[in-house]
Amino acid sequence: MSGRTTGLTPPEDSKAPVRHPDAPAPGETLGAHYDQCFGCGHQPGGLGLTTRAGEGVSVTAEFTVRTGHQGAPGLAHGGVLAAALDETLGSLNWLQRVIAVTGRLETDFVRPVPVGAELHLEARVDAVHGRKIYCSATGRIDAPDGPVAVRAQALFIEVRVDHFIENGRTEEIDAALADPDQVRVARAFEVNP
Ligand SMILES: CCCCC/C=C\C/C=C\C/C=C\C/C=C\CCCC(=O)SCCNC(=O)CCNC(=O)[C@H](O)C(C)(C)COP(=O)(O)OP(=O)(O)OC[C@H]1O[C@@H](n2cnc3c(N)ncnc32)[C@H](O)[C@@H]1OP(=O)(O)O
Repeated sequence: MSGRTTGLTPPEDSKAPVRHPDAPAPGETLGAHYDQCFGCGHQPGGLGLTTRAGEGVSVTAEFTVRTGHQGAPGLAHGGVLAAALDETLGSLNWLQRVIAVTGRLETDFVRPVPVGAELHLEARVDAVHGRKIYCSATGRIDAPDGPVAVRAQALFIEVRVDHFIENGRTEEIDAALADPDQVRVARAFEVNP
């Protein structure tokens, strides 16, 4: 036991999330934070999630379940659905201009998601307490108002860019640091309101 509190309920003295003044406008597509990201990057084995800014500190995303995403015959793997939720929640970083990583992700699998279905995801920040960002997400089948298939509550923890530089494999970190587009993305996140 670490003694760490794992509750996902924001403390009473939490603050409302703040949308950064330079955040992308509602409806604008958010780019990939890293081209080789499994969730939002451009690689054959990935989820290929496209995310758009919503109102306030919220985003929407769509993800089509493909044959390579199966757990049971014809059904999406729960871990893949959790990854889609995690990625959608992670892209809320773009609207706050804060770099944060998932500390805790709690997922409810409400109904099975068949291959070929399009999962419509919606995520929002509910509250902020220091470095802790409390957020939630929902995934619906085939339409923004379709039946709910998955729900998540999560706690993201704000980190500095050094988190990646110190912990990532040297090969990829060196390549990222040598890529001006990647450095621009990382810098943009470091400018806080
Ligand atoms: C040039 C290169 C640039 C490359 C980067 C490019 C772009 C950057 C931009 C954005 C990218 C950002 C993220 C990626 C986005 C989307 C992908 C989806 C998101 C993910 O997939 S991301 C991967 C999975 N994720 C991890 O890989 C985290 C592993 N982990 C750790 O790295 C540490 O564990 C960390 C940092 C989380 C905390 O460590 P730490 O030392 O900084 O902080 P500490 O432990 O003191 O916690 C402070 C307060 O949070 C509470 N707290 C902490 N953890 C908790 C838990 N699990 N449950 C409940 N409460 C928790 C404590 O209880 C305390 O609370 P209190 O202050 O009240 O005491």
